[in-house]
Parts: sequence; C-alpha cells; structure tokens
Amino acid sequence: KLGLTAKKDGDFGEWYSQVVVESEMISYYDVSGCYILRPYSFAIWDEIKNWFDAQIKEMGVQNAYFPLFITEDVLMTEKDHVEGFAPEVAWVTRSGNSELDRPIAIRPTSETVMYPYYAQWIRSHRDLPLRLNQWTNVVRWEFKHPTPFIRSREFLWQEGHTCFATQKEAETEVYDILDLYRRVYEELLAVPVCKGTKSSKEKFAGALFTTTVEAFVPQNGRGIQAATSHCLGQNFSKMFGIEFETEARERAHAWQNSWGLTTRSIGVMVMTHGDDKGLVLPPRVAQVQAVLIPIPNSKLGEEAVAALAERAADIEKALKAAGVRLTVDRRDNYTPGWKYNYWELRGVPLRIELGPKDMDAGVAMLARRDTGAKQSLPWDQLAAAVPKLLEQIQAEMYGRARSEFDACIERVSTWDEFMAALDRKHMALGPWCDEEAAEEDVKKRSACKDAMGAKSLCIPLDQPELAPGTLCFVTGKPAKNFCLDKHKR
Ligand SMILES: O=C1CCCN[C@@H]1CCCn1cnc2cc(F)c(Cl)cc2c1=O
Ligand SMILES: [Mg+2]
Repeated sequence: KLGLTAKKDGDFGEWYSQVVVESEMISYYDVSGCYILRPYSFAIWDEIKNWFDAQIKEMGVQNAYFPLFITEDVLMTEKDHVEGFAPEVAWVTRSGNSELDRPIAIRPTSETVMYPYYAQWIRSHRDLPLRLNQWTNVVRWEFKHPTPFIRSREFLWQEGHTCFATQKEAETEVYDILDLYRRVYEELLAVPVCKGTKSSKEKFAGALFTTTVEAFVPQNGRGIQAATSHCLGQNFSKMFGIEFETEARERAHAWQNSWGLTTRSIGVMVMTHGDDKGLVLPPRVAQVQAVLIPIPNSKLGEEAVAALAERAADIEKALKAAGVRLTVDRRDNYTPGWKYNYWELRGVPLRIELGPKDMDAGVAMLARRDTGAKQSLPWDQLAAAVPKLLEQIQAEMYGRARSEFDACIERVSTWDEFMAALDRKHMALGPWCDEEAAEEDVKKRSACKDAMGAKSLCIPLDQPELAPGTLCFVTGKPAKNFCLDKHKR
C-alpha cells in the first residue's frame, strides 16, 4: 500500500503519524511511548551527530560514556531539583526474581551521574576547563500524549556538561553551543528557529539562565523547544562540591554549563517540510539525495535496452564521483509511476528520469521533490548541475520555511492584539515586564474553553527597539523586553 490518506492541513497528527510510518522512518513498538528508529530516520540522526560532534570536538569537547543507572541516594542529592521530575523517573527494582534492596533509577539526564566524579577529578585550575559530552539514550516516563521523535519515553540525545574556572568562559560557551544548535536546524534541517532566553518561569530550575532555540509548527500553532543550552552558574558545583584551587591559591567553585539536542529535531524537520505526498528531505541530511529511474521501452530491441543500461551506469558513476548520494532504481517488478510515488513518499530531494525520449535527445529529466519543478539537462551537464541544484533546493527549502515562520510572528502591544494573534495560531511578540506574576496572569487569563492558555517560548536574543515608556501588555508596568508567546494546547 503506497501513499497517505491524511492531509497535512487536515488531521495534522494523523498525517504526521502516517508520514513517519509509511516512509519507513518509524515503527510503533509494544511498550507505549517507545518507537523504533528504522534506518531511514537513523541515517538522519547520523548526519546530525556527525556534524555536531565534529563541531564540538573542534571547540575542545571530548566524548565519554557514563552509566545508565543512578542510585536513589545520588539521584536525590538535590531533592528539590528532582522532586518536580520524580513522576517521570523509571526505576529498576529487581533482577531475575530477586528484589534489589534499593531501587536504581534509569538516567533521565546525567547531572547527578557525572558531577560527583567531576568533583573527584577537578582539584586545580589546571584541571579546567573540563568539557565532556555523551551521545546516549535517556528515559523519562512522561504521561502526556507520546509522538514519534517529538515526545517519547526513551529518546536519543547528546548531553554536554562543561566546567570552567570563570563565569565569562562559561557564558561564552553557552552562546557558542546555542549557535551550533541554530546551525543544526537552519543549515542541516532547513528549519528556522528563534534563539532566546527562557523566562524565569520556563527556565530549568537548576540553571542560572537557560537559552533555547524555538521552532514553530504553523499547522497547529505550536512552538517546540528544539534544543537548550543552560548556564548552571555555581549551583551544581556547590551542590556536588566541584571546587578547585585558583592560581592565587584560593578555593573556588567551578562555573558550569549543560546543553542538549535530541532526536526531536528529526520530528520538527518532518513537520516543517513534509507534504501530502509524504516526506520532503533537505538534501544536506538526505541519505538518498537523488534517485535515477531508467524507463525501458519494451517495444524497442535489446540494443536500446543495452544503451539505456549503459547510460544509466555512466550517469550513476559521474554523479557519485561528484559526491551525490545517488540510488538507481532498476527494479523490474514496478512501473515508473509506482516508483515515483515510492521515492516521493520517502522525500528524496531529486528524481532523475531516463526515458526513451530522453535517450533519443541525449538528456535526463530532473524533477524536484520540494516544488515539483522539472527540467531536462544534457547528460554531460549532470555532474556539475546536480550538486548545485541540491544546494539550491536546500537554500530554497530554508527560505520558504523562514518566511512562513516570520509571517507567524505578530508584534502585539495590547492584550486584545495578543489574544487575536494566538487565536490565529500565530506567535505573539509583545513588550512585557518580565515578572513571573505576569506569566501566571497570561496563563490564567488566556485559558479559554479549548486551549489551555498561553505560555512564553523565549525572550528572543534579537530584541526589537523598546521605546522608552513602553508598558507591559499584561500588567501595564514598565516593559523590560519583548517576549515570544504561543497558545498552549
Ligand atoms: O536540558 C538539559 C541539557 C542536557 C543536560 N541536562 C539539562 C537539564 C535537564 C533538566 N531536566 C529535565 N528532565 C528531568 C527529568 C527527571 F526525571 C529528572 Cl530526575 C531531572 C530532569 C532534569 O534535570
Ligand atoms: Mg520534561
């Protein structure tokens, strides 16, 4: 069975689920909230991992691996840090048929696993900076509706945990990493994001401040936290005793950061670019960037069949030599039309047709997956043109998504304008006093029968001009900055 029955502008959730399953990215699994990442989606995680890993290694970050398990005592090192999260911690309580005398937690994140050892390893300023990262899975037994890639009880991520001697070094890294996250989304996944700082209510309680890249799904008006980079200050180093002797022979607590990007990024890419025919993959992360489909004409003699096979082999060789990740679909048990649907469903950025007319004319017909545009090219121009066309597709996919994202942000200065923007499933960028009371107020006043009110996504790093005397659109107090909000559903 090929193709989708749901429409992206119809039942979005059903459309999304069909796309990720029919394109063979995901299989549902018999433990609820868990999914199988099949090769087609794992290849995208590989691309993201290869790029990001090379970047952080260039910054001097090293990879390591810490255990999956956390003892109850260690997890509870900072009771109030954990208490809000306690319901989502998964525990091992027995092995075989013998109960463990103390339950052991499965890591939901690794601060409490790593930091007691950071305290052992860091003694002197010479041991700093210590910058470790791990590519792992984590488990959070969430009860909200699970969605492939977006919210699952086990997911893959990288978690970076770094220690510095000074606040300045730590803060610089927070923003360096945040920009790498922006680049993962904008340059690899062609997904626009907004860089910002979380409000005090939305930030991670253990952090001094939290920075984030926020994505947006116009179809359902939902903002999505796409990655996060925290400055932890000295909160955790004081909690875990990560102290060092400074050059002036004084004792000081390390300044720490932690930062994470998860497989949610794949889901955001699917939601942003997919259409009613299925996936649309950005060429940078597409395992198959182009598929060549030779179309034999059974009426012609075997010399035509041989010529087609030879030409296909020539084109394959030339494009692979040009660095194009190409597949040739030579299956003789499917029609060309069937193959077109098959590769469109899988979002392959470029189809190259080689039919009888093309053979006569010495050309190949190129069809773009993102726009459907077709163009024919002489064989000897393919090796130069196809890589450029793939780059053009990447840039235009980003450009279209960026302008749609920007069109979904409405500047507001009054409560009514704020509610109107949210009701249009847009984000609202408004001047506010940046106080928790204002956020509580927004959440309560905006909660109407169907939506659960609004929440703030972030305080964008890139702030509009705040005219003196501008008032908070919620409390009427003097505004401090602009905050980006969206409907919570
Ligand atoms: O977001 C990141 C980036 C990567 C490293 N970690 C931080 C903070 C994670 C917050 N957080 C998030 N979720 C959690 C869930 C839990 F069950 C427990 Cl016990 C703790 C947490 C928790 O601390
Ligand atoms: Mg959570």
